[in-house]
Amino acid sequence: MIVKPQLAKLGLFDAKVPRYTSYPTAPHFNNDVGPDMFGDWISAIRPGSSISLYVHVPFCRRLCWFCACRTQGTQTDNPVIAYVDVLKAELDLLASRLPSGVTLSRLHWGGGTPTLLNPDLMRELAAHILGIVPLGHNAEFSVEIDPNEVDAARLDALAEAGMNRASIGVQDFDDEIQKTIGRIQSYDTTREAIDMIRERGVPSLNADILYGLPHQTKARMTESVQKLLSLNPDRVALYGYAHVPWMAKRQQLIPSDALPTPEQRLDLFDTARRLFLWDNYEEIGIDHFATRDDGLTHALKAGRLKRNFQGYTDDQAEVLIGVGASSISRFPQGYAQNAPATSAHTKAVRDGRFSTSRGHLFKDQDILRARLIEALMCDFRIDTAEILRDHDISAAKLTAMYQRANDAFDGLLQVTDDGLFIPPEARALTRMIARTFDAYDLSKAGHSSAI
Ligand SMILES: C=Cc1c2[nH]c(c1C)Cc1[nH]c(c(CCC(=O)O)c1C)Cc1[nH]c(c(C)c1CCC(=O)O)Cc1[nH]c(c(C)c1C=C)C2
Ligand SMILES: C[C@H]1O[C@@H](n2cnc3c(N)ncnc32)[C@H](O)[C@@H]1O
Ligand code: MET
Ligand code: SF4
Repeated sequence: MIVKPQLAKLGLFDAKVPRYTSYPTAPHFNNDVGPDMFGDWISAIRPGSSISLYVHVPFCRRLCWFCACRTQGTQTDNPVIAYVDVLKAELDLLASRLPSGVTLSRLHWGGGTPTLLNPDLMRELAAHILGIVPLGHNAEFSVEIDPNEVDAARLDALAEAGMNRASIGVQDFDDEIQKTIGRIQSYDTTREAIDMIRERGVPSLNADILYGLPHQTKARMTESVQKLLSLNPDRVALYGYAHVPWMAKRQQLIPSDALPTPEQRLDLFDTARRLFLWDNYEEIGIDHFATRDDGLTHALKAGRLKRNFQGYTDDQAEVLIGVGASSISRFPQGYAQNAPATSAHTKAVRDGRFSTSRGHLFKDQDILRARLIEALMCDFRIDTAEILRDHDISAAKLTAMYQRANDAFDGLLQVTDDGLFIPPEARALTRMIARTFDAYDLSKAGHSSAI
């Protein structure tokens, strides 16, 4: 049994570590990758293969204070209409380089708030995307939905366009917490949005909630999770609130003295986790829960669970293209990120260029280390046979890497002939353990709390 003093000694309550939605992580991207290289990577996609597409909509009607996403507030439709035009032009640029016969395994609209598009804009955007890359067999089309910023007409448009997974932002149901994080959203508003989504035959629903919010207590967490469970989501993302006011300026409105300590964050996570497990959800990686028949659960059991910029996924496509300001693409050759500012992104696309402003070209052991970290984040284990099959490394060198990780954690991990295993009681340390396989200097990246 591992107890808090031991976790404290191992540094869990002081550490700042990445969430490893990519490796190397975004703060390590550099200028090695630009629009020409991005275009070449698109051209190199295998004809007839299946890829994923992420569409970023960096606008919201309200700007929640806790939010660290790249988005800007707007009360009018003008910037949104202009932005959809830019997305269409960017998609045309893609079309000019994309090999023939490529289809989508996943289409995700995220943000920001994609549901602030009016129904006509939604239809226009969906038609434009699918005219260039159609959805493949069994494809998933998911959309991030703000329950406060959606209605019947917009949900009709999304359902008609083929949305088959909705992802709603909940964060927390407690009134005082909602006031402190600048996001008011009643239970009824959330429930009505979910009812409307389900009435339209959308088969799968994800909800995002947060632990580690100001004024959150175990009792309040319990109540929020129970309210969420009453809505029967198929999947839940239980993210740790990342308080990074130096990066996300609007978080300066959140009083840091109302934040739980790292020790309390661990308790809050554990409180929510127990409720999901009690209600028969499966635990997926470090921060997701899913019903027994959800795709993530099947992927976990089959060893096919993957990690990408949206968190966990069962998508097997090796290429993910991100369109829109700040979006990141992943290729077998490396990562490419679009210009973060909408203005710079718009200018590049209007000039007929991709806006790629930085990225990372895979070299040396990057792909090996990316897989070791992904395996830990998804499966809490590294399977030596799989690594030796897919990567150029000897069993001895790999075991030495495991051993170094185990030494750094007082022998809490299990190293066997089969691989490295993080036992259940040490799983709070997973991001820190993953970091021991990260070869980049993390000291200047400004990451959030390890728990
Ligand atoms: C959809 C919302 C979010 C996305 N990532 C985060 C949220 C809330 C959280 C997040 N991402 C980063 C940090 C800070 C460092 C850390 O704790 O690891 C936080 C709190 C790092 C980060 N992720 C992306 C980038 C470019 C960075 C570096 C910092 C920066 O430039 O802001 C990529 C990225 N993450 C998300 C999106 C939509 C995205 C790029 C399009 C989701
Ligand atoms: C897309 C999802 O990202 C999560 N999200 C937004 N901001 C933060 C933050 N600072 N820390 C953790 N998660 C965050 C929300 O849960 C949202 O629904
Ligand atoms: N903007 C939506 C919401 O807050 C989707 C999640 S946050 C990117 O509900
Ligand atoms: S949480 Fe959603 S609605 Fe709120 S600011 Fe962030 S992206 Fe916008």
